[in-house]
Amino acid sequence: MKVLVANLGSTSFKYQVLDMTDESCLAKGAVDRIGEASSHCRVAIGDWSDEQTMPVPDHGVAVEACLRQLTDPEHGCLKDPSEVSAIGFKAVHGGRVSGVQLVNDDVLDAMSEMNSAAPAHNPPYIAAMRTLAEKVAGIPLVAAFETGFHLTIPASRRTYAIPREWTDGWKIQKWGFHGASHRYIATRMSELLGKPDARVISCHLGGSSSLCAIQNGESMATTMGMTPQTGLPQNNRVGDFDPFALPIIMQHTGETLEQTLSRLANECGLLGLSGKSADIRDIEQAAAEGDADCQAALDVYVAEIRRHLGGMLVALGGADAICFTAGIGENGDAIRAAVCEGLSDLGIEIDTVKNAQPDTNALGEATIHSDSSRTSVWIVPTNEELIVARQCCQLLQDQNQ
Ligand SMILES: Nc1ncnc2c1ncn2[C@@H]1O[C@H](COP(=O)(O)OP(=O)(O)O)[C@@H](O)[C@H]1O
Ligand SMILES: CC(=O)OP(=O)(O)O
Ligand SMILES: [Mg+2]
Repeated sequence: MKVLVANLGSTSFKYQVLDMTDESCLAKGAVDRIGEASSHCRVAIGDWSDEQTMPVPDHGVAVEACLRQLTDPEHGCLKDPSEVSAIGFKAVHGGRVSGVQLVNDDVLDAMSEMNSAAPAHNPPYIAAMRTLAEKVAGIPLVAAFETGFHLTIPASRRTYAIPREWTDGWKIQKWGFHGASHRYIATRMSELLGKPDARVISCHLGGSSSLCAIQNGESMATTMGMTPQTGLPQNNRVGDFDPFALPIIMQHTGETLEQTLSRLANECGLLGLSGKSADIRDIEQAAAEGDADCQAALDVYVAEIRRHLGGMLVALGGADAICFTAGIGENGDAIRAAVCEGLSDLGIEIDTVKNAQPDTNALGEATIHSDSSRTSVWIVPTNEELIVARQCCQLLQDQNQ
């Protein structure tokens, strides 16, 4: 059984075709810096691979390119898209709908209801689902919602201090996101540590970033709240913010609430702080060249990660492992070093040489802690597509029973 998984991130489009008889990856593609003048596009199908830099204006163009690559007569791995048994989506916010769902009108409506809560994610997912439903009619489309992994978080850590009727009636609560990634880290770390009840802090640092405290493979706490705008500063989204600052900003700018929210969702986070770029690579380079705003952006990002890391450590009563994943977590050695600096009294100590030049295995995994560190510190590349493919198979199996 083959499954195509589409992962539409805030800065990227990634896809995989997996053969779920042995979970092997038949094709893998990624476009990063989506919407910028030069997007970086990679694809690997069997022994063939290609890499190009060209503009990819939006996720729609990336989805069309993915279908062309997969069915290319020379290099493709599918004669026809109908060879896949399902198309899975790492869907973000379904509000009243969570878990793993067959995409139908009600699921699309539930996602649309959350468009204003997840403006960078839900509209492109809905568009991709509609495009694929049309282009590959007859193949089940499956939405695996990011919020599903966090349904195990105790109520005390999911509930805002607001009137009960807002929580119960309108589901205003901390939903949490990056569920596929944190679930992958939970599963993989339990294998790597040989300890199913391990306490792991998953640090997903990418275009969007969140931390998750994991115990017994389940989410116990996470940093994102009602929407993926919250928690840590994101690429161009604000992170945690005080709603009572809104009227003051609006008074000064003369802008409406809608305009102000749009700025919080598009012009803040790392972009707003640095005034230069939403991409940490550009910010690090500018900071190294003496740009004070870019240095401040890095300092705020790291300080926020450390604030939440403290919260996660307390939520778990200590950690067996801290795991860095996603674009920045996997590649950003300076951020990893800054996050772990001065924490040896808490039993967390990284080895600067291992951190700068990780001795990775075939999956790109490595430990980067020092010999005296009580908590192990890992780099583990996430595999959100594998989790979504597994969830698709499970849903189809359950339906056939
Ligand atoms: N070599 C690198 N060093 C530091 N950061 C990187 C590197 N490669 C990618 N990144 C960061 O990772 C981010 C993308 O992460 P990813 O998890 O793929 O994003 P998305 O949120 O779009 O799914 C980019 O915004 C970039 O800042
Ligand atoms: C919330 C979410 O799916 O984030 P990302 O943009 O990192 O993929
Ligand atoms: Mg992502």
